Amino acid sequence: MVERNTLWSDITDRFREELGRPSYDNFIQPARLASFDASQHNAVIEVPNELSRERWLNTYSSQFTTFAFETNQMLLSNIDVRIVEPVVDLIEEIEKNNRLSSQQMRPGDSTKTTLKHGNNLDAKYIFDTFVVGATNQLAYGAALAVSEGSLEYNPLLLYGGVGLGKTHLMQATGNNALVNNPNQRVLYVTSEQFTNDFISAVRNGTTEKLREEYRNADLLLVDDVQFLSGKESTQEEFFHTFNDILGHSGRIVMTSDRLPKDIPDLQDRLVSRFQWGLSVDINKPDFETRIAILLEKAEKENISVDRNVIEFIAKQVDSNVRELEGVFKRVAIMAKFNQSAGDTVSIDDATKILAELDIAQKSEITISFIQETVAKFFAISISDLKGKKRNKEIVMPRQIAMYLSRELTDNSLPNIGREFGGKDHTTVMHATDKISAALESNKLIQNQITTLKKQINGD
Ligand SMILES: Nc1ncnc2c1ncn2[C@@H]1O[C@H](COP(=O)(O)OP(=O)(O)OP(=O)(O)O)[C@@H](O)[C@H]1O
Repeated sequence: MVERNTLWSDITDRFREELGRPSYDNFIQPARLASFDASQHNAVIEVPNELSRERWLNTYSSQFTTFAFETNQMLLSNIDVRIVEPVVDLIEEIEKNNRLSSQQMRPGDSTKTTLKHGNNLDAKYIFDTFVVGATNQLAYGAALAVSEGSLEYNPLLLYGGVGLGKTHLMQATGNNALVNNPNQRVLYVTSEQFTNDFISAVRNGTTEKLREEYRNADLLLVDDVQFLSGKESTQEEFFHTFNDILGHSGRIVMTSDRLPKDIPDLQDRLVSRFQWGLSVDINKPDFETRIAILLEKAEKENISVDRNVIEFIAKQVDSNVRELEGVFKRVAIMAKFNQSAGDTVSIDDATKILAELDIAQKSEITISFIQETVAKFFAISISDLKGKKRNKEIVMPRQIAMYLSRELTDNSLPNIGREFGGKDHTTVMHATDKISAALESNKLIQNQITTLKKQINGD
C-alpha cells in the first residue's frame, strides 16, 4: 500500500520536472493531498483559493492521475478539488500579522529570534533589576513563584498598559526558571511570532514538529496575547497547545494589555482558560518606585546624578517606565559628558531634555519651573529668588513666585517654603496674602500675574 506522503511527494516531484517554476510555486506547492482511497480510485486535493481550484480541475487533475499511475501504479479516476478555508484564513492571518508586527515593532524586537534558534530569552531581563513597588508587587511575587516551579498560578496572566514591565517580568520568569533547573524546556514567544511560526509550519508541512516544540514546553511564555484577536486558526492551535501544556503539568505565563474578556474576537473557551489561574494587573509605578527605578538605572550605568534631579524627573515623567528609561538615557549621556567637564546634570538640563522629548508640556507644573519662569521674567537670578535679600526688586518677584507656586501646584506651604531656600511656611502665607490683596487693585501686578500664568501653562 502506497503511503499518502510518498504518493504526494512522488507526484509533486514530477510536476516540478514538468512545469515552470511560477506554476509549480503558485499551484502545486500550496496544494495538499488530503486523502486518497485506492479501492475507490478517489483522491481529494485541497487548494487555497478559487483560482487554484480552476487550474486543478482544468489542467492538473488529469496530469495528477497520469503521474499517480506512472510513479506508484495507482489508478485514480475521481479527483475532488476543494478549497480549504483555513488555508485562506491563514494566508490572510500571516499578512495581517506581518502588517501588525511591522507597525508595532519596537527597538530590540528584531533581536527576538525565531523558535528554532532557542528559547528567545534576553539575559538582561532578570528579577534582580526589576524594581518592586506597590503597583507591581503582586505580579512580581506570582512571576517569581512560577519561575520556582509553582503550579498554583497556572496560567499566570500579567496585564496592564504599555511599558510597565510585563515583558521584563515574563522574561525574568524564564531566565530564573532556567537558573533553578537548566534542563527545563522554556520558550518565550510573542503571539505574533506564534502565529507566524504556525502559519509557516502549515505551509511547509512541518506542523507536527512545531507542535512538538511548543506542546512539550515546561514553561511557555506568550507575550501580548491580545494580538490573537480575530485569528481563528491560530486561536485553535493555541487552544490545543494550552491544553497539552497544562495536561503534562507545564506552566504558562501570558501578558496582555487588557483582561481576556475585553479582547475582541477571542474564543470564549480561550477567555475562560486564560482566567483559570491568576490574572494580575501591573499599574503605573508611584513616585517612590519611579525614584527607585531611576536610582537602579544610575547605579547600573555607574553614573552619578543628584538626588534632586532624580526626583525632578520622577515627578515629571509619570506615564510609564519605558518613557522614564528614555529620559534617563538622555540624562545619562549628559551626565557622562558633564562629568568629564567636572560638572553634574542640573534641573535646567533635565528640563531641556524633557522639553526636547516633548514631555514637559504634558507634565505637572513644578515649583522649580515657576521659579525659573519668574526669575527670567524679572531678570533676576534663581539664587536671589530663593535667597534672603530684602531689596524691593527681589522681594516682590519672590512673593509672586511663592503665590504662583501655591496657586498652580499642589504643594503645601511648608513644601513651598523648603523650595525657596528653606523658608518658614508663615513667610509663604504672608507672601500669598500680600499678592492676593495687591491683585484686587494693582493693575501692574494683575498684568504681570496674567502674563506669567500664560508662560507657565504654556498657553
Ligand atoms: N519595575 C521595573 N523595574 C525596572 N525596570 C523596569 C520596571 N518596569 C519596567 N521596566 C523597564 O521598562 C522597559 C519597558 O518594560 P517592558 O518592555 O517589560 O514593558 P511591557 O509592559 O511589556 O510593555 P508593552 O506592553 O509595550 O510590551 C523595559 O526596559 C523594562 O526593563
